[in-house]
Amino acid sequence: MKTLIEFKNVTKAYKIGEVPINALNGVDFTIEEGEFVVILGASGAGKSTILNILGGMDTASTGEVWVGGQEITRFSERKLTQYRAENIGFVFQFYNLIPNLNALENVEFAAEVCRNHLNAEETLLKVGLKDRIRNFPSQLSGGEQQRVAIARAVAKNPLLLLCDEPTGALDYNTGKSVLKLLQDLNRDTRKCIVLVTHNTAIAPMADKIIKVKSGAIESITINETKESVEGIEW
Ligand SMILES: Nc1ncnc2c1ncn2[C@@H]1O[C@H](COP(=O)(O)OP(=O)(O)OP(=O)(O)O)[C@@H](O)[C@H]1O
Repeated sequence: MKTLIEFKNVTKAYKIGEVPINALNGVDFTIEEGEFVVILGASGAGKSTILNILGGMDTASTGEVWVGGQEITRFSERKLTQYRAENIGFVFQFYNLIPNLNALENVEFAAEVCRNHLNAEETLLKVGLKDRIRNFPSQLSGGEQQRVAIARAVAKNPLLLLCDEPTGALDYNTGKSVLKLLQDLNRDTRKCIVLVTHNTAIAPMADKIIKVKSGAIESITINETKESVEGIEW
C-alpha cells in the first residue's frame, strides 16, 4: 500500500497569556491510502489538534506533515485554503449545516467549489436520505443531519475524510448506523477516513488505531482482520 499521510516529529504549542501549552510533543505516524484510521485518547490528549493540522485548519509549530506527496507544513495561507477546500471533507460532532438551506442545497453549496465533485443528489441517496433531500436541518433528526454532513463531505470527492467525534451527539443506535455508513463508504470508495474519538470500543472497526496520550503517540496498532460495526457492542 502507498503512504498517503506522514507526520514527522510534529509539535504544537499554544500560548495562553504567558503560559505555553504543549498540545503535541513530537508526533510521528503514517497512514496508507484507503485506510480507516481511528485516533483514540482521553480528553485533552491532542486528538483534535492532530486532525486540525491534518485538515489544514491549524498549523504545526515544528515538524513536517506530508499529504499525498506534498509537505503541507510548507504551504502559504492561500495554498492551505485551497488544500482545505479541495482535499478535505470534514465531519464534526455538531453537523454545522447551514439552517436556511435544505439538505440538497447544503451538499451542493459545499461541493460546487471542488473541481471533481460528485452529484449532490446521488450522494444524498447513497447516505440513505432519498426522501429527505428537500428538508431543512430543523426538520431532520440528529442522525439525519449527520448523514447530510457526511454527504456534504463526500460530495466534494476529497482526498481525505476527517471526522471529529461524529457520533458524539447521537444516541447509541443512531451513532452505530452513522459509523456503519462511514465504514461502508470506506469499503466502497477506498477513500481514506481518519476518525477521532474517545470511545475505545470502536477500535476493532479500524484498519489502524493510533492511541494518543498527553500530546504523544502511546501506541499504533494494525488490525489484520477488522470487524464490521454491527458486530461491535459498547
Ligand atoms: N486553540 C487552542 N488554544 C489553546 N489551547 C488549545 C487550543 N486547542 C487545543 N488546546 C489545548 O491543547 C490540548 C489538546 O487539545 P485537543 O483539543 O487536541 O484534545 P482532544 O484530545 O481532542 O480532547 P477532546 O476529546 O476533549 O476534544 C489541550 O490541553 C487543549 O486545552
